[in-house]
Amino acid sequence: MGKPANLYAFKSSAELASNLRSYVLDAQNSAIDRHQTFRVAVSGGSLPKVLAQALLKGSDGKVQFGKWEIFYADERAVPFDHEDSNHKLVKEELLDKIPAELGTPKVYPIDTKYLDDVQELADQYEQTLVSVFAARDSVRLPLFDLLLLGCGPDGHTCSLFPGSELLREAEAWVLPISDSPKPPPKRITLSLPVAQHGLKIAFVATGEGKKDVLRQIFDTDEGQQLPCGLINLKGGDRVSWFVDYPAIDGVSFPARRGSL
Ligand SMILES: O=C(O)[C@H](O)[C@@H](O)[C@H](O)[C@H](O)COP(=O)(O)O
Repeated sequence: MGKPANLYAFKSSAELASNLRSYVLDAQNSAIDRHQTFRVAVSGGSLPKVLAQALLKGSDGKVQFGKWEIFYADERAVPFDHEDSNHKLVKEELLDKIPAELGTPKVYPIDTKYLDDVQELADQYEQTLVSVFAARDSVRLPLFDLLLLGCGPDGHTCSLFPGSELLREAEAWVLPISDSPKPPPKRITLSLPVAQHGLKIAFVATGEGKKDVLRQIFDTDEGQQLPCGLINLKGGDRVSWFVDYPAIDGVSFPARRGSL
């Protein structure tokens, strides 16, 4: 079984949020020391709300949003005013609430000109990554300072679903999907190699609905084949899980409880 290096479990969402804050601040500070900027990819689902809870309050160190570059780990092929848009969600939960004194992040949403053609939408987003992370011929993969990911009850993450042929893609950085099992069907997603490559990778998974999949990922060999399991296995020590008690009910892999 693959050993996840860092599994942290908390009894309340407030406790989870304040520990996630310390973790993100550490990642932020070392990224800024290294290259004066902090490149983060975020997912949709329940994550943006938790992230807002973590980042908008707290007094331990400073969130330097002015140095942040925010990308989407996956995005749905819908306009920004559509309720399924991850950008809309992140904007409403987090970006619009950042106090001016913390600075303004540079955000890289999809180009909605290409909504009718998901391949083109993915290619254009890949070009956005190329323009930020250097040309494809000079870096094999873009290196995010931090990937902030969710974990679906079926073990999907980003828009990489169990059994999908997209999991075998080795070249592309960003992939189109037209038949997502979770609606809406049309999306783009970071590829598995890009998601596995993050300098730091954090999964946030809360609630009883996650306990079966977390038990598979942490306690069974089969769970290592799920998209979250594949990232967990390859990422090793670079991966941290932030979960609550209901989500690890029945997991035998030891979690550190209460703090980082
Ligand atoms: O756009 C998406 O659909 C998300 O990025 C997706 O990958 C999400 O992170 C998981 O489905 C977990 O979602 P929950 O945290 O809401 O369960």
